[in-house]
Order: sequence, then structure tokens, then C-alpha cells
Amino acid sequence: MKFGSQFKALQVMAKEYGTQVLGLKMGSEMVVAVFGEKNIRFVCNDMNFDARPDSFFIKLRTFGRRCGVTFVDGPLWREHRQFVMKCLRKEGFAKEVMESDIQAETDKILNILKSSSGTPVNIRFLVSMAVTNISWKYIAGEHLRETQLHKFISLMSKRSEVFTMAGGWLNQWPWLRFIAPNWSGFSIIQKINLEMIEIIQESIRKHREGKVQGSDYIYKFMNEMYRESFTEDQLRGVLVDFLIASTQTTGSVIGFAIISLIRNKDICDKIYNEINTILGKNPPKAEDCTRLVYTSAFLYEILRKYTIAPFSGPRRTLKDTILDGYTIPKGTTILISLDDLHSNSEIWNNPEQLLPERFIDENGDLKNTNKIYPFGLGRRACPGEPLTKSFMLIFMVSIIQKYKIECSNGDMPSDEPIIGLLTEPRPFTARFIERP
Ligand code: HEM
Repeated sequence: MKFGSQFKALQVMAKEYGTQVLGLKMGSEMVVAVFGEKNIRFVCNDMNFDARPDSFFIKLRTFGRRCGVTFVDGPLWREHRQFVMKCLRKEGFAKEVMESDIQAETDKILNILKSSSGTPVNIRFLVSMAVTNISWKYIAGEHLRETQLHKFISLMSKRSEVFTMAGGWLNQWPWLRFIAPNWSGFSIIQKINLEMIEIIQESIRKHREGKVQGSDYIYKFMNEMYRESFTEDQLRGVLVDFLIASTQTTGSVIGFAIISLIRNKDICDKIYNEINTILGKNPPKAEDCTRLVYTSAFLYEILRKYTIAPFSGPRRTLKDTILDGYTIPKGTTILISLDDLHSNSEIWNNPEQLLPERFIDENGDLKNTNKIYPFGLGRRACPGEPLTKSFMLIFMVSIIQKYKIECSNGDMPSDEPIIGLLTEPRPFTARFIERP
């Protein structure tokens, strides 16, 4: 409580005990929090750490069953991670096709900004809608209805305030749901589950009736349903994974980027000048990241300073394993501190400062981009990385090219994050003033 989040508390405890491998018992669960680049690389690359914990909280997320990609392991995870990635790639995920989808969603937001005529806009919400729409199109062949999307994203933003990475109190003491359903977060999860089930069932039904055009992931999955692991629960699980992963993450990164531009006018001016010199009024493409060096450096710096997943996805040891001289028993939950790699003063000078220059070398090229791990690393690294990076560049360049960004009613937005399950910016609005 004192530190504001479980993540901060564990970071402070590890420092106090002078260790990079901090073991503790949470409820009935053995948990080890891992810090330091060497240890984190080891954990992410050793197959003994590839599994995910199997807890009440994790099963609650997927309607009481262990299914999907994000929180399963072993052969089921390998088969379905490979399958979903193959299907999405065939449809154009992470290729030029996706760029045109990003551009189309960006254009929608630009139109909203135009009609806002400088009145305050909740940009993070619009971005969450856009990214969810893009990833849902690849998964389910069409966009979500706007009212559905609106309701779902509002519920999701309440969710992560309630939980910390190991699942919060509800994970350790599931009976809390009976005596404190609201405080423990159980009620909000129930509401989200109802909303997700409605979205998912509607989409599956439309696919069964052949009412969706194209050959999206759901159709491809249905063609494989003669195979043992291709069950309806598994299909629902993957749809939950993609709905949850795309709603909050990218919206939060863009939220932090916009807040940082409002708070650092000099950085915003440098970015605008670079875009103006290199692109003029031409629309950006993802490949422009190598030419727009300062802009790209700024986006890397946002990913570093505001680490969206301070702990990467939780892992579980498959057998007794030695880590940094400590024996970690089989079945231990492992929390991997990505934030530690991004805020370590031995790696980054003045890590608390926003300095895009730390990603630019003396020849004016990008550097150090392989020293940050916002999307995790190894076999379980985030499959949404290409979508997020292309979205960040195309969206931010398009906005800055056309608009000056200002705070609402003179209120400077805080960049102090809310750290729950993920790191999020505090709610804020901004004004977008069209450039002449
Ligand atoms: C700023 C944006 C994002 C960040 C920072 C982020 C970060 C992460 C991290 C740290 C992990 C855990 C990796 C591990 O366990 O080692 C992860 C997993 C995952 N992410 Fe993302 N993510 C983002 C956006 C997305 C998007 C847009 C999607 C979907 C389109 C997505 C889908 C997933 C999935 C399915 C997994 C589970 C992978 C597995 O367990 O095999 N993510 N992400």
C-alpha cells in the first residue's frame, strides 16, 4: 500500500536486501521477482521459465478455463501461438496492408480532432478504440460496433487500477470475492467478462452463418476444429487475449507521448521541425522511422521511461532451476522486472529524465534501441510489437504534422503514472489546434 503498487514495493525490497532475485510467499504462492539484465535474459531464454502460473485470477480472465495463448503453456501454447501468428501474417498483420489500416484509423481520429475545433479531447480513449479495431479486424474480419467498443474500453480502464501483476489480493485469497466483491476487483472482472462474452459469441455466430466476408483468424480456426486442441473454449480464449492486449497498451503509450509533448514544448518543436524538413506534408510510412531519427528516438524514450508492463508476463518454473546462485523450486511464479532494465542508472544516465538524445549517436543515427525491452524478450515476447511500433510512428507523426498540442483549460497534465497490472497515464484531455 505504502508504495502505491506491488511492483514498486518489490523493487524497493530487492534494493533493501541487496539482491536481484527476491523470493517471497504471497498467500499460498511462492513468488520470485527477478531484476538485472543478466538474470532477465537468462529467464526469458531458458525453456524452464516458459510456462505461465495457473491461478484462480488467470482462469477468471478466460471464464474459469485455462485457454488462449497468453496464459497457457506447453504444447497447447506452442501450437496455438504458431497458428495465430501464421493466420494473422497471411491476412497482412505486420505488413504494408496493416499500414493502410493504421492510416485509415488515424484519419478517423484526425477528422474527430478537426471537428473538435480545439475543445478538449480524450485522445487515449480514441487510440484504444483504433488499435482494438485494427487487431479485431485481423482476428474477426470486421470492426466492433462503436457502442460495444466504447463500453468495453471504459470497463477495461477500471480493471487495471484494481490489480497488480501477481493477480492482486484476489489471486492469493479467492474467497475475498464473496465478502468484498467490489474492493477485490471481482465485480469489475465479472462485468468485463459479460461484455467480452457478448462480443465474442456474436462474432462466432456471424462466422457460423457465413455473414463475415474474407478469411480471418476465426474462419481459419473453424476449419481446424476437427483437431483435438481446436475447441470452442480455445477459440474464445484467443479472442479474449487479443481484445485485452490491444485495448490498453498502445493507448497508454500514446497517452504518455502526448502528455510528454505538452510538458516539453522544446521536444515537440524539434519533432515538428524534423517532420516538416523530411516529410513536409506527405503522409508518414512505418519505414520513415530511420529518416525521422529524433522522432523515433522520442518514441523509444517514451517506451523506456513509461514501461507499460513494469513486470513482463508472469512465468512459472517447470522444474527446480538455479538462477544467480539461488535454487528456484519447480512451480514458482516468476515476475520479470522490465522496468528495472529501463530505470537502472548504471545503464541510463539520469533515467528519470526524458531525453530522446540517449537514442541518437554522434553520427545522428539511432542507437541503444536494443537496450530496451518493453515488449519482453524470447519465445513469449509480445506478438503485437510490430503493430504498436508502426501505429506509434504513423499516428504521432500525422498528429504533430497537422496539430499543435496544448493542455486543457491551462491544466498541465501529470506524467506520474498509475501503476496497476500495467502502467497507465492519469486521466487527461488535450486540445489539438490545427496548424496553418
Ligand atoms: C505498447 C504496447 C504493448 C506492450 C508494451 C506489450 C507488452 C507485452 C509484454 C511485456 C508481454 C509479455 C511477454 C512475456 O511474457 O515475456 C506481452 C505479451 C503478449 N502481447 Fe503484448 N504488448 C503491447 C501490445 C500488444 C498488442 C497491440 C497485442 C495484440 C494485437 C498484444 C498481444 C500480446 C499477446 C497475445 C501476448 C502473449 C504472448 C505469449 O504469451 O506467447 N500486445 N505483451
